[in-house]
Amino acid sequence: STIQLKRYDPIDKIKHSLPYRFFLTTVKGIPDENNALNALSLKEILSTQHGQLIQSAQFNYMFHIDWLIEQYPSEFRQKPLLIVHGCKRDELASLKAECSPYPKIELCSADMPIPFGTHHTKMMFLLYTEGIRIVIHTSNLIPQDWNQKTQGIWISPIFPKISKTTDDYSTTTANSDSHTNFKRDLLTYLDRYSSKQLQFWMQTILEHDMSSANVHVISSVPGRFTGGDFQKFGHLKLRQVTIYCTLKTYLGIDKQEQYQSWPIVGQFSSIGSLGKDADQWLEKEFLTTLKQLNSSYLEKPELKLIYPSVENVRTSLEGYKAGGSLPYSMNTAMRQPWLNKYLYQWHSDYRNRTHASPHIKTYLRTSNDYKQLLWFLVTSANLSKAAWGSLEKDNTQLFIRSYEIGVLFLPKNFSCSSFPILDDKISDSFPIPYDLPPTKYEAKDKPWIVDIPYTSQRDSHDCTWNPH
Ligand SMILES: O=C(O)c1cnc2c(C(=O)O)cccc2c1O
Repeated sequence: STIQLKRYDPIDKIKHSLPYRFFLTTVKGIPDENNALNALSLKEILSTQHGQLIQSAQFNYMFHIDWLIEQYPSEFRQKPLLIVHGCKRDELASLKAECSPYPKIELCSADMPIPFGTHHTKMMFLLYTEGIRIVIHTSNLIPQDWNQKTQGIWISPIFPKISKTTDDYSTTTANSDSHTNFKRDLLTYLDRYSSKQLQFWMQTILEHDMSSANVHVISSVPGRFTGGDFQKFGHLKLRQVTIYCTLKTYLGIDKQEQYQSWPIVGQFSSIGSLGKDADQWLEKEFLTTLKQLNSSYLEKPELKLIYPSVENVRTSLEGYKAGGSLPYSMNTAMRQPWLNKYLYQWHSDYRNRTHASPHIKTYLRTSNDYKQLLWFLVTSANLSKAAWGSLEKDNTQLFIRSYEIGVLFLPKNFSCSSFPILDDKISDSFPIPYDLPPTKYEAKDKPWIVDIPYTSQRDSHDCTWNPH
């Protein structure tokens, strides 16, 4: 008889996920045991089990308001809810219309000063009577993003209110932040919205003790950053934080040599225009940032990019429809055929999610034998200059178009020099979302491109794909 699977409640799942607190979303149509422990649904995140909700904020790109409200427990559906979005013109009009039946919903439109920028950030602030919880994730607030895709979630502890020993919080802020400067960096990010409604949430965050946070915030906001702001956002922030991992002092001299060749893996659900060859941005800027290669080392780490092939999409649980969330356009792809040699398939047999099309975005550095992780980032940022930034003015200014946010796991914040991976026998193996080593595209494989037809082979629903 099949073992009666214990239904784990969200509190158990979070306990089991410690110290990483990193989850995938539950997937309909795969065996229960692959949804049992390190997967959460939106209803589980919003469950009454976590405490008495006072109010919340939802940062995102796409919203289905009626569906979102339904994911809150019925007793919380009238609580104040701030929706932070980047919608304009008719999208703003339809968002307002969707919100009109709910008097407690307030809209906060993120300032979008730069063309082609988007408000990609996916984040929840959940204020309970006991404290505040931050959730940073990769799913839009629409049903299909929580149904049969692979998505990532980092869920914070419920940070307790600072006991009001002094009448102002400034003195306590210093000791109510984490070694990873989680509170400082989150406030730096929020400050860039210059929004009155977010003032309330910034003050609330100030008033809570976040010293237990063990991840770094890696975010992007639209702007041109130089001087003191130069390394605050985008790929330069990632560089600034991961530099520990290859510091001689941290590793010891000999080991540093060894780490230089460790491959870097990027995994994402869309790709921007990256230039006419890898030297424009991918290798010269993005890889340079992630590998911290000082010129003295000859070995260049490999960069492996995981992005679904047409076949990965065709055979996915959603079929070609999954490709609707993989908006890599022909206009962009045809100008960068050189990128294809970096591409690897989406494969997640060990998590039973090979057919749960990825909308998660992750970046990691791993040992040559794929047994150790040097760092791991889950983020909203796809592989694009708009998200990560591009250097200007002779590399003295970083130009970013979009709002993005993610969390970075560094071994040093978990008292180790690297994270063990893919060795289920080791209880504290890091729960990476896909199989390593990654699987190269086959000769016949092509990257999924959203705006061309696929009619020669039908998908898992016996459908073809004909973009209008
Ligand atoms: O999650 C996101 O932030 C995000 C952003 N953009 C898109 C697009 C597009 O921009 O055309 C098309 C389809 C899905 C997404 C999507 O899921």
